[in-house]
Amino acid sequence: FEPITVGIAIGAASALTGYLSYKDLYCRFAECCRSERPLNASALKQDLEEKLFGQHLATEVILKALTGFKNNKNPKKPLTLSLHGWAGTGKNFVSQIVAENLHPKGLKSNFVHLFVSTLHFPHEQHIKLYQDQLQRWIRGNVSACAGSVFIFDEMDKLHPGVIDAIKPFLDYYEQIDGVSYRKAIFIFLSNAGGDLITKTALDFWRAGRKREDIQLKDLEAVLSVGVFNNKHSGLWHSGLIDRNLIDYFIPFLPLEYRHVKMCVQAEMKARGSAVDEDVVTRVAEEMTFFPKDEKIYSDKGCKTVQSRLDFY
Ligand SMILES: Nc1ncnc2c1ncn2[C@@H]1O[C@H](COP(=O)(O)OP(=O)(O)OP(=O)(O)O)[C@@H](O)[C@H]1O
Repeated sequence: FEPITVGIAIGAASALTGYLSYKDLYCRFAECCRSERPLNASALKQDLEEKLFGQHLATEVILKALTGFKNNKNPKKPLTLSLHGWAGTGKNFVSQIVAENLHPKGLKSNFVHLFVSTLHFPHEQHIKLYQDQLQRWIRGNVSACAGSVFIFDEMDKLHPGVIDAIKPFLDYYEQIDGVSYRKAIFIFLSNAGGDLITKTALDFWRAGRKREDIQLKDLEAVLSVGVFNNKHSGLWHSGLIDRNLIDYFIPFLPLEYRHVKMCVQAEMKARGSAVDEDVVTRVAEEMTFFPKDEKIYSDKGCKTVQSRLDFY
C-alpha cells in the first residue's frame, strides 16, 4: 500500500469513529431518536406483568403487537392500537409504560405526543383548524423521528371529523410528500365499548367462570362493531375501522376489589412507605362498586386511589 492511501484510510476511520463516539456522547446528554433500536421485549413483559393489574388480555395483545411491529424491519403501515374500557382501568397507565419502553423519557420524550380531546380540540367550530394543525404536527414530528408515538386520549369526546385528518398517515402508503409514516405508533384511548366489555366480564362472573378465561375472541368482534356503531367513539364512520386501519382493539376489563387493593399497595410502595394492610383495606372499601346487587367492579377503577391515600 502506498502511504497516501493508508493515511486517507486511517483519517477516514478515525473521523468515522470520532463521529460515532461524538454521536454516542451527544446522545448521553441530549435525547436522540433511535427508531431502529430493538425493543427489549422481556423488559416490556416484566413491566406489564408486574405493574398492570387484572388486564391479562391487554398485557398479551400489547406485548404481541409491539414485539411483532418492532421486529419487522419493513412494516407496511404504522402500528395503530385502540384501547377501550371503563374509567381508571389502566389505559393511560399502559400508554405510559409503552412510551417508556420505546423512548426512555416516556411521556416527557420529544418523540412521544399526547393529545387530549377536551384540551387540544375543544371547539366544534374549529375542526378544520385542528385538522390542519394535527397534520402539520404529525408530519413535522415523523420527519424528525420515524418512530414517533402519538397518543390520543378521550377519543370518545373527539368531534367526529378531527381524526379523519390523520387517516392518510395510518394507511399503507410508502411515503406521503417524502415522509414515511410506517414506523410511527398511534394509540387511541377511549371509554367507548366499556359497557360491552363489562357486560361480557359480568356474564363470565355470573356463569362462575374465571376472569382469566375471557379470551380476545369473546370481545374483539363485539368491540369492533360496538365502537363502529357508537356515535361517541371518535372512530365513528371515520373509515379507520372499515378500512382496517386499526391493527388491534384492546379491551380493558373492569377492576375488582382485589385489583383496587393491589393498586393501593403499589401506590404505597411507590411513595416509599411500608404497606399497611389495614390502610389498604380501608382505602379499597371507600371505593364504590357495581352492579348494585353484586358489587363486583370498581366504578372508577383505580383512578381515585392515589388521592384517597393522601388522607392516611
Ligand atoms: N390495571 C391497573 N393496574 C395498575 N394500576 C392501575 C390500573 N388501572 C389504573 N391504575 C392506576 O390508576 C391510575 C389511573 O388510571 P388510568 O389513568 O390509566 O385510567 P384510564 O383507563 O386511562 O382512565 P380514563 O378512561 O378515565 O382516562 C393509573 O395512573 C394507575 O396508577
